[in-house]
Amino acid sequence: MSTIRDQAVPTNSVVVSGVTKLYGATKALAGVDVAFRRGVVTAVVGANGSGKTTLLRVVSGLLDPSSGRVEGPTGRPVRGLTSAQDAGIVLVPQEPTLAGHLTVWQNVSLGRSEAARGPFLRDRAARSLAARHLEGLLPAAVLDRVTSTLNKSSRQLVQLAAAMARRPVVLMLDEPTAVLDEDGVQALHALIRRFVAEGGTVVIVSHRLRDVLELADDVVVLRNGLVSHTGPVTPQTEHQVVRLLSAEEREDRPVHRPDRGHVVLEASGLRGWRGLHVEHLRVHAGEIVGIAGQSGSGRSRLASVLAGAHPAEGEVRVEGTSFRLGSIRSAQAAGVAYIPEDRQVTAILGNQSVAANLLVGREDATVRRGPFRRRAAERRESADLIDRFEVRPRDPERHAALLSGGNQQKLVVGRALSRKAKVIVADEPTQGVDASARGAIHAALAAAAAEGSAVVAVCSEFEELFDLCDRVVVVRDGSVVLDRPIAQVSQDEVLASSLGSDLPDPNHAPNPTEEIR
Ligand SMILES: Nc1ncnc2c1ncn2[C@@H]1O[C@H](COP(=O)(O)OP(=O)(O)OP(=O)(O)O)[C@@H](O)[C@H]1O
Repeated sequence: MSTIRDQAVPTNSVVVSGVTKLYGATKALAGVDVAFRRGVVTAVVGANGSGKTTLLRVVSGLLDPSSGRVEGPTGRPVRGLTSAQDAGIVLVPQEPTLAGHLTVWQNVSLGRSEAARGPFLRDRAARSLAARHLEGLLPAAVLDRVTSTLNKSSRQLVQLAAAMARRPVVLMLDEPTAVLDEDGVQALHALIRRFVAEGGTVVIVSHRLRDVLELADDVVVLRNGLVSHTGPVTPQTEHQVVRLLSAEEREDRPVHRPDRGHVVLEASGLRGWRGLHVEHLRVHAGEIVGIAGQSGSGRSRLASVLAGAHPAEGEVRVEGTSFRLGSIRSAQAAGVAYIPEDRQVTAILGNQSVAANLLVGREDATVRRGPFRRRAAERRESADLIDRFEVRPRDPERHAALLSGGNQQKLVVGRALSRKAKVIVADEPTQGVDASARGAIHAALAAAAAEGSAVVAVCSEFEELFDLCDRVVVVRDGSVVLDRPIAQVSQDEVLASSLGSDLPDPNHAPNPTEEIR
């Protein structure tokens, strides 16, 4: 395959003409005309379900369009995986597709001819190839780790390294920052800048304003499978994008919650895997506590123990009654609802309907009378949740696996928040959802707190932490290193304590030596 510099020089690297994609009656793409320029970053933005992932899949040859045409950097048509690969178009998908049982170095160098002899990897060559591509993204110590033992953020960076090992000409990134922490975002942004400076083409789908403002030269706005705007990012378009990607203040969001009430959730003496060590944590009724920390700090580990999803030593009590650690059932029975980080693996029942996903496990009087299911009430309840959490399309019978990523996230959140739980543990509750739904999810969490729930939310984004939470708990090396009301702490202080530095360092660079969870 040719390298970026070998390519001829037309400005447009990829040209998409009249592309439609139909799934039965659903028109995911309804006639898209767009061009991605060489040497620039194009951000593709739009609401959940507007067709962004479908467009990336068509351009990268994973999906055939129903009609229309894609031309790659050499001017040749792209249709199917082989022609996309030949054109140097590489996709980093929304959900990592790595082989979990293989090591990181095996995953990065898999399929690279320079690291193989016939079908077999040449271990030393493969390891050094992987090390080269991981540099600046993750510490070298992860090379030999079994990939499934890494957290989602680290797996995303491994996926990126694997994409770079394929020497792309066009790099297509589907929401790469949705699960990355600050270091990961900075490392990714640096990599993208280097890549386009060398003439590469980057297309990035994102719901994060920061990705567009800090990275993109061009922006494409998709709406219902059509391009509603395309062009360079100018002060005027920037204004539109800010409106599109910022959650507006919502009328349904309770602004003032009552003073915090009694202690609802109390954890003590927690000792868990990979050094989790939390002596004491209390969350009160009406409180939203944000857990912050670097990737690998233990923030998600702590959340999963509090939700009963992982065993640990110690005790977690809900209104004075302890539940069995490591038993989600026992935690649920005690009144805990959990929104896990990894919706694909642990939360979505892909081959069941949207309604079934929303109502699974519900036994309360809204949907049951004694041993009987109240079918009409179930229908009403699922329709209400679909509206409240803006699940699209509004079809309770659709298979959950067929929803876009952001809409699947809304299902998981809607399910957890419909349970009137005493405690809500939410790990990155708004990952991958659009601005409007982000506002709806924040409003629903605030409403639950206002009604007396204790809420714990893992937030890797500062914007979410400071928008949503009343108190911040920073975790580092498995322990709580800062616990303070949000009104009494600055972003710099949170960053400094998560990094373990005394003073905030304004020039903080990604630190690839940190331990990965
Ligand atoms: N395999 C499929 N079968 C049926 N419908 C599908 C399938 N994949 C996607 N769709 C539908 O196509 C539309 C576009 O989905 P797509 O995943 O491209 O949206 P998106 O803009 O990437 O959303 P998100 O921001 O949530 O990731 C949605 O209505 C979705 O439900």
